Amino acid sequence: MTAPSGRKPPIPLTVLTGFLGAGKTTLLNRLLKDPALAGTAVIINEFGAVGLDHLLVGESEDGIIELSSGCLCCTIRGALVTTLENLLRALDNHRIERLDRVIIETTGLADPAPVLQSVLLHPYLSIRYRLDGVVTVVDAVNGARTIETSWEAARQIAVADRIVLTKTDLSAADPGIRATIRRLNPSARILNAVDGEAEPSQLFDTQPFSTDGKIADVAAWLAGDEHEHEHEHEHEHEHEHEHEHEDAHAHHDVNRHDARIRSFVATRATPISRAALEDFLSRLAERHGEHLLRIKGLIQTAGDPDRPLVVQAAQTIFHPPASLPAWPSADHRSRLVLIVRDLPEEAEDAIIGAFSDLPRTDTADARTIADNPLAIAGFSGRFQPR
Ligand SMILES: Nc1nc2c(ncn2[C@@H]2O[C@H](COP(=O)(O)OP(=O)(O)OP(=O)(O)O)[C@@H](O)[C@H]2O)c(=O)[nH]1
Repeated sequence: MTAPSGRKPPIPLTVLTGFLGAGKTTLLNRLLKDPALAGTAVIINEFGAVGLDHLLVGESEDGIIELSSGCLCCTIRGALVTTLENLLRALDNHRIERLDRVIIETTGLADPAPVLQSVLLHPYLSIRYRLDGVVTVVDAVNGARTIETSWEAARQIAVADRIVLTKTDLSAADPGIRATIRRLNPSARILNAVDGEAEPSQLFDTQPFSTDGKIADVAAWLAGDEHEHEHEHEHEHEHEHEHEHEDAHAHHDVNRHDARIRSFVATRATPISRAALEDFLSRLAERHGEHLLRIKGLIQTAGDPDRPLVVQAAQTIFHPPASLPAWPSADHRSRLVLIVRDLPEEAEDAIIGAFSDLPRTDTADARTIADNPLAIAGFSGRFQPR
């Protein structure tokens, strides 16, 4: 590395984290429209073999770098370091004009500690970058339950310098969520930001990252002292998950997070009517809701095939689908990416089969409906986006 270190001021770097579907991309899309964030490079990392985020993040594709699939905290940590080094090299060699800021959006399943260690403990990156802080997005509907069931989510909150609370506009929002957050993080500023409505000045260049005011575990995690952490908590369940997490990563299966969480994709080549899609999603939520962590999809609808419908769900909260003005790539097939926990494999096969062969309501006959492996006897409900 030939860069003249020490002469240029360090580049502020923010880690944007938060559990699956909490609203990270929504926040990022809003923020990147602000001229105050010109010159920002965004590193996106998505879990699962088929990412959709790069297709869904705003109009300005400049400066957006998608890291190969895998979980940022383990399997592709090396790729993160290389990307950060390459950005510096491009700046020093004048291949890019400016690099005023870097934002790393982690996957919703990422343990933020190894991501922070990659920068803080790196002899060169720690000089050229300044950790401006960790911004953690927390969903006011699913947040409390998520903390209970996912140690990663609890860590994401505990290490945060700023917390962005989303989905407080929904009737299911938990009025006690701030108190729950405070138990894990006594000092971070908590901002209310429905649909990512936040000002860059509230999130960047305020106070730099520090372990001061955070629960004692944070310093231990950053020191990589997992042993101490395990003893302090004597939390068997959490311990178990950490081992599963490590085991799964050792096999480099990009679709597996640990022994319980995995991602898969269901595709369909022909357009789907809105009614059939709604039936399918209703049945999916009804039948497998407890296993669903995240659904994202781009759907070719029969009524409007040139404008893909974006389907989004965080756990069992289905968000109102929105249409994109055009397909973001040449591939116009419908794709649903699901992240599930403890879903039996037969159920995965059934979901893939049902999606690829949905009964078309315009041509449906009794046999195709009966053959649909997701069909529920007597079910006649409709998917109601909340
Ligand atoms: N009602 C409501 N919906 C929101 C809010 N913030 C985000 N959403 C919706 O939540 C869904 C998930 O938002 P994303 O921004 O994609 O979440 P994410 O954290 O990037 O998701 P992953 O990258 O999969 O972890 C989308 O349908 C958003 O429109 C909010 O404050 N209120």
